[in-house]
Amino acid sequence: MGSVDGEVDGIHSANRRAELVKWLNALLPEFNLPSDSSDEELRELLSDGVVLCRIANTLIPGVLEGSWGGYASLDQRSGNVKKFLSVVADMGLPGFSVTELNEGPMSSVVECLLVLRDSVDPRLGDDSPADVAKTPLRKQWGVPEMDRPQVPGAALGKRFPGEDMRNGVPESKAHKKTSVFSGQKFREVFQLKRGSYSDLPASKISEMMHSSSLDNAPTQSLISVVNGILDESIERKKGEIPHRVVYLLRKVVQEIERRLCIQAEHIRSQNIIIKTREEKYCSKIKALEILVNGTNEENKMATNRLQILKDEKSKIEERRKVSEQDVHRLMKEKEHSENIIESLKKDMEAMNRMHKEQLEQIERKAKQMEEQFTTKVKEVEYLLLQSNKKVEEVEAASKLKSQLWDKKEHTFQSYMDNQHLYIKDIRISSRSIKNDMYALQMKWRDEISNLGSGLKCLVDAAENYHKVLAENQKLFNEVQELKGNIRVYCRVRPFLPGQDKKSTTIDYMGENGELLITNPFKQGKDGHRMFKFNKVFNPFASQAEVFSDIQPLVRSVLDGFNVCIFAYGQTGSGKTYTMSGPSTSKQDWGVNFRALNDLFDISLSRRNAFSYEVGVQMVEIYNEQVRDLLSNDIAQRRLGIWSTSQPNGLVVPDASLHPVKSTSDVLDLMEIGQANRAVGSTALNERSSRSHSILTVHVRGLDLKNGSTSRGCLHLIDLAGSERVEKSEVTGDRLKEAQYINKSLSALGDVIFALAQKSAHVPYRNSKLTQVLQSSLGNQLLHFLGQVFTYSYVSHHRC
Ligand SMILES: Nc1ncnc2c1ncn2[C@@H]1O[C@H](COP(=O)(O)OP(=O)(O)OP(=O)(O)O)[C@@H](O)[C@H]1O
Repeated sequence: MGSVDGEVDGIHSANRRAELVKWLNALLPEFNLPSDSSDEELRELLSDGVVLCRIANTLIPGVLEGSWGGYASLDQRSGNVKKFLSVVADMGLPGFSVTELNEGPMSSVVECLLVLRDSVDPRLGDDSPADVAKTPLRKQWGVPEMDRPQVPGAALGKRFPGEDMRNGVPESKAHKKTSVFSGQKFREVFQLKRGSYSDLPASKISEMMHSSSLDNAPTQSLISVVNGILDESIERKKGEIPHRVVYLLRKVVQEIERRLCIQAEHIRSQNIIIKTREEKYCSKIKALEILVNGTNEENKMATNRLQILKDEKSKIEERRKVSEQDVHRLMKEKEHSENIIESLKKDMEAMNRMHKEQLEQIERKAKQMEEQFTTKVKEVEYLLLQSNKKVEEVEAASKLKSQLWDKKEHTFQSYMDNQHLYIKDIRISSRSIKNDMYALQMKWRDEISNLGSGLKCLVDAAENYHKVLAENQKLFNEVQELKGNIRVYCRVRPFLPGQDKKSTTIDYMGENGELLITNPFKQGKDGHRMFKFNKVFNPFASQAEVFSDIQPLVRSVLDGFNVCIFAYGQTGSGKTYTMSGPSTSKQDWGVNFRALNDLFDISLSRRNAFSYEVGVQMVEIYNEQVRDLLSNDIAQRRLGIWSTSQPNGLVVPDASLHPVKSTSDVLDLMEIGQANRAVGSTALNERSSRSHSILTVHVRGLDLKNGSTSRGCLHLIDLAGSERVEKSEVTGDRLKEAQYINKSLSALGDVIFALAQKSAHVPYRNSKLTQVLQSSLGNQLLHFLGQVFTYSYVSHHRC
């Protein structure tokens, strides 16, 4: 609104300015102002006040006296302007300030000049109703009306001082018509050129008094007449003023009073108008205030709405940003998808091309195939023809062949006839053969009867053989028992590579089992010790030699005897070497495998007379705990050994019993057991030399002749290595270990004996084995250093 108002104001002020310029050009054509002159151009023209003074003087000639043209100083310039303003002020017209003219808005200057124009000549103004209202103003100031704008030279003549002071006096129509003429006449009538009023002739005074121009005379002229008369009466002092002058005076005073009354009336009416206008303005102000209040509320509402709109705008902005981001993202996606579409199009094109090429190829192939097909059809047709021909040929040939077959049938028939004849001949000859066979059968029968009598003799001899065999067995076992049920052998281990051969403690090895040991740490008699064994094997004795002495005992097992063979000795003395052997190759086999092998060999040789079932168990005793070494169970259950009253007679009832048919079966079982132990026990290597291992072979024999059964057990034991237990030399853990081994050894004696006794309960102490061991070896042996020994113990006991 403000801008629109401003624009309207601007247009209005421009119009007003143009109006003024037009008027000024008419009034002062020598300046020839451009019709679209700006405020500044006007300011430049009017600021020195000269033009303003000329305007005033042109409109009201003689109103401004003195010099105001040409070059003017600053003071003169402002003086000129002030002069003009005083004229305007005298006319009761709105003015302007000097500052406004110099640097302020020119609108007030423009308005002032236009009002002045309108006041002087309303016909030059706008056609607005305001011009009509301004007409009285012109008259009010006594400015004569003109048919056209006043120009220099068209002056109304010299004015009397104060002639313009007819403010507020409304002019009648008669006055209006005769204003210029009457004024001139009035001046002529009232102008007192010489002398005094007293000197005026009576005719002149009556002319003045009766003159209707008295009404038209300016008030200033009337007052000057009054003043003149009064001055004259004062000058005359006692002199009397003639009556006619007094009448004139009265008449003039009456006229002045009348005018004052009219003016007072006019002022009153003006006041009333002003008051009514003031009331109007007050009511308008109130209405405006109400409007302002309403506007304030509306403003508040509008502010709220504006705030809401701002919020919505910010939201919309955010949404716009989001949507812009979406658009951006979508654009990217679009680009991406366009790229994909592009690549797909390319692929499609490539595929189309490929497809076309393939299609072309296929079409080409199809054509080729069609061609081939047509050629093949032709070929087939040709072949059909050929085959038809061949069929015909074949038919012809088959006819020929059937003829041939007929011929052949004929010949075959003749052949068959011949064969029949041959068969007849054969039948005759077979009958003769049958007769021969019968004669032979008779001959064989005689021979077989002769053989039966011979066989009977043989059976009798075989029965005698069984008896002899049993007798042999009995005698053999008796021999074994005579040799001693318990035998102790000593095997001297050769020096190992790197050992000092001179440091031997063996002094003497007798052929009958004597062994003389030297103790280098003891002197005299105590330094030598003699032992007696069943036999002493020298360091060069082979595995086979060692076994040869034990071999007969194995045979006893098959005859139902219990045999126990074990090796006892210091760690590293060669127990395992003797019992198992350094390797599993046959020549290295120790007592164990040789005994088993022998057992199976003998059972095989006796297979006609006896049937043997062989089963093996293998346990390990370590730290007084028994484990099954042939168990398939990886967990390696601990077994109880002390319960010896089991019905099956097994000392270690929980140990698995494996039926075997050969030594390799046992080797396989041991291998599997070893593998299982390797999985189940991490301390295997550590405990191998600290544990006792017992391989028990159970043999059940069935006499095929009389059905009698026998049971025998072979215990093959590799004991834990013994240690010296001399306290002075062995201390700490090693002493404890050595003591444990010796203790467990004596306990083991009972176990072994129990094993040998099969199921007999043997008291822990004072067992026969312990006694034998102690009597033949003595604890003293354990005290010797250096040379190591293996003692083999063999028990032989009949079930
Ligand atoms: N008669 C022998 N001929 C050759 N070497 C032997 C003989 N006896 C034992 N050895 C060797 O002596 C070493 C120890 O033997 P072996 O392991 O059999 O002793 P051990 O008494 O079983 O020991 P441990 O109590 O620690 O089990 C082995 O290297 C073995 O090959």
